[in-house]
Parts: sequence; structure tokens; C-alpha cells
Amino acid sequence: MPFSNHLFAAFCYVLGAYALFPDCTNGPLKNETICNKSASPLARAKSLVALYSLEEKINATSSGSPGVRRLGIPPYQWWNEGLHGIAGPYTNFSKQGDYSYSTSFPQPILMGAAFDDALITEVAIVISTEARAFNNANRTGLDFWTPNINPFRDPRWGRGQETPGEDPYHLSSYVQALIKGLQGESSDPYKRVVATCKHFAGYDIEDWNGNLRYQFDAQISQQDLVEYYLPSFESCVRSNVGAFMCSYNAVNGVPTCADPYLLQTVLREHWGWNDTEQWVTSDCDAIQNVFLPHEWSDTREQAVADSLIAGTDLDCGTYMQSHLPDAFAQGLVNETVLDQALVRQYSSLVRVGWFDSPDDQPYRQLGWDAVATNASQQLARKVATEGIVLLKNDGVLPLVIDSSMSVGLFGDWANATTQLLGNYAGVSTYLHSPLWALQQLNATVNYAGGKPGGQGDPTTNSWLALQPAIDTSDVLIYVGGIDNSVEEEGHDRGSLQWTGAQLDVIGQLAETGKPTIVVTMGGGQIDSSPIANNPNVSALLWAGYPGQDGGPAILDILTGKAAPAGRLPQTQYPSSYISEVSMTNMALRPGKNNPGRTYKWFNGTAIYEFGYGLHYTNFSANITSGLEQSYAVESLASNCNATYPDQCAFASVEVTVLNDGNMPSDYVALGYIGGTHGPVPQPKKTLIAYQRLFSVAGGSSGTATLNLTLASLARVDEMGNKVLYPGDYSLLIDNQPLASFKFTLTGNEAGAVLDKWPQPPANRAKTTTGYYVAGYGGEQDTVER
Ligand SMILES: O=[N+]([O-])c1ccc(O[C@@H]2O[C@@H](CO)[C@H](O)[C@H]2O)cc1
Repeated sequence: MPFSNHLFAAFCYVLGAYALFPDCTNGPLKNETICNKSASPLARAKSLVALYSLEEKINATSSGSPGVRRLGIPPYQWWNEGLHGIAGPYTNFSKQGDYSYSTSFPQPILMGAAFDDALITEVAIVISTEARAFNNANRTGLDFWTPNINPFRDPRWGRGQETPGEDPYHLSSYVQALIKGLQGESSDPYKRVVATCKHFAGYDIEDWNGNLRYQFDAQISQQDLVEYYLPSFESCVRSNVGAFMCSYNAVNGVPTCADPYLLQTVLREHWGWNDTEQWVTSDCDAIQNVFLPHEWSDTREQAVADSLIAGTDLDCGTYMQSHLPDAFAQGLVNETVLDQALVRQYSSLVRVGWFDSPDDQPYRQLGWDAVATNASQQLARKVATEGIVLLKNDGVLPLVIDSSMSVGLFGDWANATTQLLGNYAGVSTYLHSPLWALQQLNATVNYAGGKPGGQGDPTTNSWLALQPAIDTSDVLIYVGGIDNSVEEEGHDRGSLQWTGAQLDVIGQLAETGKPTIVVTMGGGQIDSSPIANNPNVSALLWAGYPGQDGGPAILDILTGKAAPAGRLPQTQYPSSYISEVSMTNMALRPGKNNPGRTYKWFNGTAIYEFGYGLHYTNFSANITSGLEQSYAVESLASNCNATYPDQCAFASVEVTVLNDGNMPSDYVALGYIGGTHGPVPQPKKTLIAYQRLFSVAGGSSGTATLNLTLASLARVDEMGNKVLYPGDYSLLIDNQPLASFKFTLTGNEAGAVLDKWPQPPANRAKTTTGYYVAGYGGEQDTVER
């Protein structure tokens, strides 16, 4: 469906006065199993689907499901977004008054920089609470197409801002915390909302040199898939996430929405994702793309049949609605597969309580007073503050800003409004810019920011008069960087350099010799070496897209009201990096025309490394206890009986962190495994645990507990197996190896396999027949194509 049609559908939906929920008390279904609260979600959903005609079933494959009036099933819009607050094309914010706004948190790239998983759960609880309140007012749905957890592999990616960063362990841990807050505990009688892990898999190109996301075929080795592209998705499965979204691109020749290997063999069979109440949606219009431009299927009918059979249960769009009737007529698909898809959808709606009366569940009582509360406003500011990263400081920070001071404020972002939010934002409670925040502090403010739209202008013509503001100020603050005019959905960056005239202006400020502080914004890192290397620039901060209270959060850090402790969630590469590797090269390890990707494999020198972040004080980390010197690989592996090797404990390491300075500060302990073991080349180091410590007072210590499992030690072989290898191991905090934590594993050079990876079928050609499709409720079917 073209964009304009989606907009039209959104318009109709927002205007439509639909019934909210099926009426299981008085409606036509009241005596059916679907309304029986003591029956299982599977039995309830099956009973409903059994009442549908084929036409009604086909209609229900669309994200804009029309419902079935004769059965009292209202329309349901599945497409809802919630990346950093409720949002999306079908969420209805009033023009004013109740439900006219909600809480807008920072973009995930900044939330990821906080390395504070408990805080992410708190954020997600606010989002799911606000979602429920909006849903009760018929303004949004109960499932949300968030999180975006494709790892931020290449700094050019226009949507890296939507992710927590580049490291797969970090993403996996973050997403587990997030899903817990969005959905609630697995044991809860009702899910808060359904979360959707997207985009499965290998999706991280928008439009780079004519390589469009709708068409791109990502060539990924099994080793890189298991090591890098899939762990965050596996973490979703273990978090019992309710939905997955397959992506626009193909992986190794097969469009993901039509790939039974990814959707069935990996997702449901190998990882064990629930087969009866968890569903896969396509990305929007991705099923159409299976036909064109992928040309995977020869006809439109074949494309919808291929996708449904492969395991895509819902179509964002109307392509299945339009073409399934002919696919059935041509015998390309049977009703068992369609029933399976619908049973998954409706079981999921049972789990959020769609069919049950408001008295049965707390979430149906939530109203406007649960939205944008004081506590959620404070949380939005806190998470931004926790994420901000201090990259450079000659001692000028923290700044005392009082009425005696005259502060010059410059840059495109100084008076930012919606820029603060980044993409996939709803309507926020307010938008507090750095200028607004500075004006609350009682100092004299000399503002000379760029005008909106100045990003593309390589001159300072559109800027307010700089010189008078410079001359009358004691300290100069520049707030700039990039925004969604440079990095966005559908558009990757062509350069990692600062845009427009920004560096010229920063140079002009620094030349005065007055304290000059630069705050850089945006999701993808920009090469800030000219700032890092300029001795006249006193300080540099990175603040991502900081959300509705971004300005106050920045000022909290600048003034020392909060101490900086965020860490970069992605590598800041030199701008030459992008001429050394094509964006379409998915390999992580260095090789021909590839200097390697991420902190693990990049063989050049980063401007600022992943995990980098300064404080207003000094920390040193150490451990008091050592480890046994030697372990046998075989016995470690054979003693590990848990379903997942990372549930088998190896060691719990207590790291003592001393604050050597005066200021209290948070500190993020990032624990890495280093050493020489397993296949070559070796990664420089691998993040395996982290913990944020809070308010460690000057002169005292905090303790971080890093829980190491066998998965912390495992490496991935070329076939994608997770293997425990003999060799030398060390534990590092940041780049500092802990002297007393070194050990060896002994055993056969081949190591011991902890998790055997299912290989893709040798023949993945489109003519393959007889794809295996697991049936629901224990039955299994092989569907002939
Ligand atoms: O036609 N449109 O209006 C439209 C808008 C956004 C869009 O992007 C896709 O939709 C999002 C659904 O969650 C996915 O994250 C993204 O890849 C795809 C299509």
C-alpha cells in the first residue's frame, strides 16, 4: 500500500467510532469458548477462528483488521508504535485537553548509553501504562511494534538512533529489561501490552548508493548471524516477547518474510518461540516486496502464499487481503496455515484481555490521570541525564552558572523543539530546549543559534549575529550536530563529518580563548576529531536525541547538578572509515576492503571508542579475589544442563570501584572478556556484563557484581555453533585487565559445543516444495506448495 493510502486509512481509523472490545457479557459470542475465561488462550482463539468464514479469515490478515460485525468482533488496528513513548500513524492524540500528549523519552540510542537496565524497565512501564490509558479511550491498540533491535552495525545507518547501539550483549540485556516493562512478567494473568521485536533480521540499510531496504539481499555468514545479527532477537524469545516483525531485506537470497528457515527453523524450532500465541507481522508492505522488487515469488499470489506458509502471520498492509483469495483458488495455500496465523493473533489478544470485561483486569481501569504524571516527567529527564556522555573536559565542567554570568548559546540545536525527539515520536508533554533550560537559571543569556533548516547551509548566513553574542559572553556553549534532516528512515548518511558551517562557527568561538563547550546531538556519531584535537575547545558532550526534557538534562550535566556517567553505545569512527568499507558489506571481521566493524573488530583507531565516557571524578576498578587458574572445557560443558549455555554460571565477580575524587558520581562497570582462545582472528575484547553503580561518594567505593556464564566465554565457529575453546582468558573493566582475573581452559583444540546451530537448507531456491510448517496445538503439517 503506498504511503498516501496508509495515511488515508489512518485518517478513517481516527475518525471512526468503533466499539472498543468484543462484548463477552452480552454479545453474540457470550456462550462460545472464546468468552470462557477459564479456557486456555489457545482453546479460546481456536473457537473463534472456527466461526469465521474463509473471507472473514482472509480479511483478518491485514494490520487494519476489519473485525466481524456478525460476531461482534470490532475492527482492530495492529500497527501501533512505542519506540520512546506511544506514537504511530494510528495513535490518536486530541488537538487539546485529555489525550493530547504523552511522555516522550529519549531515543533508544541515548537510553542505551545509560547502561542502566532497571531504568529501562521503568521507562517501559510508563510507556505500557500510557498505552493502556490511550487504548481505554480508543486511541491506540494493545500491541506495539517496538523495539527496533537490529544492531547499529554501520555508522551511516539512518535508523541507528532507534537502537540501543552496536553491541549484541548490550542489546540483548537492554531488550530483556524493556520487554519486561512493556509486557509485564510472563506469569502475570494479563500482558500489559504486546511488544514486537523488529526487524528480523539483518536489516540496517535504508538507501545507500541506490541499495534500497526493500530490495537489499544481505549476505551474512552463519558465524556473523549467530554472533552479531541474532542475539538480540534470541533475547526477545527468552523474554517471551509477543510478536516479531520480519524485515524488508532478504538474507542470503531469501526475503525474510518468506523465509521458513528464519521464521520456522530458527525462531520457533531452535529458539522455541511459542507456536500458539505469538505472531509474526511483516514490515509494512514487505509481502508485496517478496514479489517485487525481490522477485522471489513469480506472482503476487505466490508471494502471499510463500509468506504465510513461511510463518508471517499478519500483513502490515492489505496485500494478503487482496491476493489470498486467488492464492486459495490456485491451490497455493491451505486453510490450516491461515487458521494457524489467526489463532496466534487472537490468542495474543486474549493474553492482553481484549475479550474480558474491565472488571477482570487492572489495566482496563487506567485513564488520563495515568498519563504524563509528575513521576513520568521526572523519569524522562533522569534517563536523558543518565545517558549523556562526557567525551572531553579540560576542567571547565561542571560550570557554575549564576546571575553574575553571561552565557553565549549557539548552534542549530540550541533552541531545538521536535528535533529533541528524533523519529517515531508521539506528541510530547512539552519540549524543553537548551535555551529554555538556560533561561531558567537566572544568568544573562546571549542566544545566537542557527535558524531551523540551517543544517544544509554551508555558510553562516542564516545564523543570528554571532559576534555580539560572543563579545558579551563569559562562556560559550555550542549545541549542534545532526538531526533527522541528515539521518532518517529511508536515508543513510553519505558522510560522517560535521555538516554545514558548524565547525567554522565552533572554530570561531574557540579562537576567542573563552571557555568553549560543545554539545553534539544526533543518533549516529560524527567524527569530532577537529573538536577533540582543538586545545581551545574545553569540553565536548554527546546527548543523542534527549527527548522532551533534553534541554534541562543537558544543563543538569553542564552545571554538575548531575554527574555524567553515560558511555558511548557505538564507536565513533574517523570519517575516512566509510570510504574503506561498503555499507552493503555485512562482515564483522576485518578483511579485503573492510577494516572490521564495531569495537570488537575495527582494526583502525577510533576517535572515541565504544564504552568511552568521562566523569567529573576519577574511578579505579579492581577485584580482591582471584580465580582458579585452570578449568577443563569438557567438564564445564558436560556440567551445563540448562536450556541455554548462558544460564550455566561460571563465576560471579565482585568488582570494587573506588571514587578517587571529591564529587559523588554514578559509574558504569563494563566487563569484557579478552585473551586468546578460539578461532582467529580474535576480537579485541567482548562485552559480557555491565552494571551501573549509583552516587558513589568521593573517597569511597562501590561494588559491581558481574555474573559470568559459560556463554560469556563461548565463541561462535564458522558454522554458527557456540563453542567453549581451550586457551587464555582475562577479564577487563573498560580497557584495564584485572590482574587477578586470568585463567586458562584446557582440552581438545576443537573445544566443546554448547549450542549446535541448525544449518540453512542446502537448496534455498524458490522452487523448493514441501516446506515444513508446525501446526498449532501439537499437530504438525507439511504444506505442499
Ligand atoms: O507507508 N507508510 O506509511 C510507511 C511508513 C513507515 C514505514 O516504515 C516501516 O514501518 C515500521 C513499522 O513498525 C517499520 O519499523 C518501518 O520499517 C513503512 C511504510
